[in-house]
Parts: sequence; C-alpha cells; structure tokens
Amino acid sequence: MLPSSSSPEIGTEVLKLEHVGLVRGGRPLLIDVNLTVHAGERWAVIGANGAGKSTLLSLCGAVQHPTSGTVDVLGARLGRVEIRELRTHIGHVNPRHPLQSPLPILDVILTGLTGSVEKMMRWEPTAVESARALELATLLGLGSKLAEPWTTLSQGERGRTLIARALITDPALLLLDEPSTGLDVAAREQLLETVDHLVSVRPELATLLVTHHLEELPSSTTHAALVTDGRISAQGLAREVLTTEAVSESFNYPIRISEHEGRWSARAGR
Ligand SMILES: Nc1ncnc2c1ncn2[C@@H]1O[C@H](COP(=O)(O)OP(=O)(O)OP(=O)(O)O)[C@@H](O)[C@H]1O
Repeated sequence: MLPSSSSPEIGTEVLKLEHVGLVRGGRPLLIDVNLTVHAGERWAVIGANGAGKSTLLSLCGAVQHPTSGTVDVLGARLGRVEIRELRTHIGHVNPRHPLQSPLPILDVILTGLTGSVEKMMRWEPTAVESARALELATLLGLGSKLAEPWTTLSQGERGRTLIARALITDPALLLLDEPSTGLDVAAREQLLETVDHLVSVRPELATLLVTHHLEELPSSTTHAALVTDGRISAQGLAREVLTTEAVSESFNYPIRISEHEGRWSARAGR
C-alpha cells in the first residue's frame, strides 16, 4: 500500500522499524533497530561519529533497504512498494546535496517535485507549483534572494533552500541530516527558529533530525534516539533520553548534559 494522504493525523504511525539490520561490505552497520515515529513527533538522532545515524536516516528515507527486519514508511513496507513514489512523500535534507550548477533558488526548490538534482529537461512547473515554491522560499526567509544562483549562496542559505525543496511535495515525514553543518551561530539560530516555525504551521509533520551537537536541537524537539555502535541504545521522550548518564555511555566519554527552556547543552563531565 502506498500512502493515500500526505498529511496523516497527529498520532498516526508514520515510521516503524522492527528488528532492522543492515550489513554492508560484510560489516553490520545497524543491529536490531526498533523505532516507531508518530505524526507530530520531532525526533533528535544523536550519536558519535560512525555510529550509524545517517545510515538509519537513509532507511527512513527509503534510500536503501534493510538486510533484515522490516521498515514501514507511511504505511508502506520497503521492498514491497515502488520506492521512487514513496520518496515523494518524504522530505530528505542532505547537507551533501550534489548540485553543481548555478540554478536560481526557486528552481532548486522546484527540483523537489521531480526528485532530481538538476532541473529536468522539458519539465515546467504549473502556476500552482511555482506559487508554492515562492511561498516556501518566503517561509524559509529567502524571499529577497529568489533569483540568486545556488553556486553563490552561503551555507545557511543553501540549508534553508534545501528545507524548502524538501517541503514542496508536502511530505508527511521530514528528515534533516545535520542541517546546521557549517553555519555560524546566528545562521544556526535562524535555522532552528525556522524549524520551530515550520512545525508550528505543520503540527502533524514528523521530523527526524540528525546532529552531532545537542546545542543544535530545535526547542520543538519532543523525542530522542541515541545511536551507539549501530544500535539504538536509548529512545523515548527527549528529557528522559538526553541524560548525562545515557549520553556519556553512548559516546563512551563523560559528558554533562543540561537543558534550559527546551534548548540543550553538553560539556565535558570531568
Ligand atoms: N556503503 C557502505 N559500506 C560500508 N560501510 C559503510 C557504508 N556506508 C556507511 N558505512 C560505514 O558505516 C558506519 C556508519 O556510517 P554513518 O554515516 O551512518 O555514521 P554516522 O553516525 O552518520 O557518522 P557521522 O557522525 O560521522 O556522520 C561508518 O563506519 C561508515 O564508514
């Protein structure tokens, strides 16, 4: 079954991984991963370098299949559905977006509709699609930069353009892989405000955000999963998971965690 509506009601299961394993090159990258995400939940995925966070996100984004176990995305089981169609219901923001040409911001956003990196030859958006791209550019604070080419955009502008691109199909699930990479503190804060604003206008949207830094979590974060050596070592409500003990164990290093008004910080715990 493919999703019939891209806006499931709050509380509906949008993602379910059961006993998922992924092996590449004879090496287990994910081991017995179980994770359920409901519409309206904002998940943080935290873990050390090489723990398996991006690999986990690639399964959630129907980019690759598990070696064992089952992955259900928006009610569709990977391996049983046309994944290109499924991907149009998922917004996936990848900081390594491979665009090389000077496409203007609006055209970059519109490539989300064709699922391509470059503008597809002979493809033209409808008036409604162009208007939606403009609306999203404005929502993401890019209204004054619409004609700017991708090649001269700052990292922050690129990040916001990619979020708008991911949203143009009105996805039910938004995957953000290290969206703050390379941003200065002001650009990072603007991006986090944008994510918070986004979820206030689309409360049913489910998000999974991968980050190395707890300071980069938006205050709208509700849940967290700690990825440790290919396993999910803790998951649940962010306040119950992002504890000094659990994070120190996951990173195998003493880290003191604190939280103030929904924002997190981490310091060496010695
Ligand atoms: N196709 C592949 N074949 C073999 N190993 C792979 C493949 N893809 C990823 N890996 C390995 O899997 C491990 C997990 O990678 P992944 O990118 O998911 O980690 P991560 O938690 O996102 O790391 P980082 O924080 O450094 O970005 C890494 O050791 C990586 O080298």
